[in-house]
Amino acid sequence: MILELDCGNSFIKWRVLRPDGITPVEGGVVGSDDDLLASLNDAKKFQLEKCRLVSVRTQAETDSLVASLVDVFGVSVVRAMPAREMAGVRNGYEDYERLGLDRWLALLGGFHLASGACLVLDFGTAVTADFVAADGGHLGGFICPGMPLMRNQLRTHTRKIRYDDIAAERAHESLAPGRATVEAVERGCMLMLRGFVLTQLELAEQYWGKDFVVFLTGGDANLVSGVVPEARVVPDLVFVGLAMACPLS
Ligand SMILES: Nc1ncnc2c1ncn2[C@@H]1O[C@H](COP(=O)(O)OP(=O)(O)O)[C@@H](O)[C@H]1O
Ligand SMILES: CC(C)(COP(=O)(O)O)[C@@H](O)C(=O)NCCC(=O)O
Ligand SMILES: [K+]
Repeated sequence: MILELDCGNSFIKWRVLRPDGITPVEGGVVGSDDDLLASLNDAKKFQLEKCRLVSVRTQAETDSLVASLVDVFGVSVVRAMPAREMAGVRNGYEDYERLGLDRWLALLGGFHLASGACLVLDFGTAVTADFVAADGGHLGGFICPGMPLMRNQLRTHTRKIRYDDIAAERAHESLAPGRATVEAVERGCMLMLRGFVLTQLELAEQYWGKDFVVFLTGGDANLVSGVVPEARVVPDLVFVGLAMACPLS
């Protein structure tokens, strides 16, 4: 079977595909390399043969994970690499190697699924927006802090903003002005996220009118799906691009 990994700054997303490279068998989200190895070990049934992965972590961290995978499962590992051009898409960065590989794969996947202009919004540790024109030209994008970073900056850089996760979740029942700290912070950050999304939509409309597809991906995509009802929520968009960038012969 085939193991696919998307190593983000906070979490590793994994899934196992049948040898056909199409049919997903199982998957999950884990917080560390050890948790990943444990999840996969529990499932020795997988009989892993090949692995493809994308990482936005350091070279050393990624090397260490790859070494463990080879050691424990004996898999052959293919890593996504930066490219100037692939599958009809031209990387828009001045220095193409600097574009986050998760962004690159998500926009490859988005352009493929849209068969035309698209706006890819990824809600992870960071929130990213990327614009791809109908001719495959990547126009570039934007990066800002995601929900966990916004919330944690306020918690760690103020004296009096303190609350627990349960209160945070409850605060999201409405977007009315907060009458308690937790509501004020959680709803304020949520409105920043939504405002960011609406600004990206305006920009895409300036470029392409109504003729583009919006993709939402990343662990927190559901926080904003309500403001873009026309968007396609594709949690595995990075994996779509990963399969394109790393075909396993
Ligand atoms: N099963 C899950 N485990 C962990 N985080 C999750 C899960 N489902 C949704 N999330 C949300 O996803 C966010 C992380 O998104 P993700 O795309 O995995 O980030 P990154 O790629 O930067 O590691 C977290 O802030 C959390 O709110
Ligand atoms: C922007 C990112 C931090 C997003 O990472 P994530 O939130 O998915 O963990 C990552 O794509 C990255 O490290 N990019 C390199 C810088 C750039 O894209 O310009
Ligand atoms: K990501």
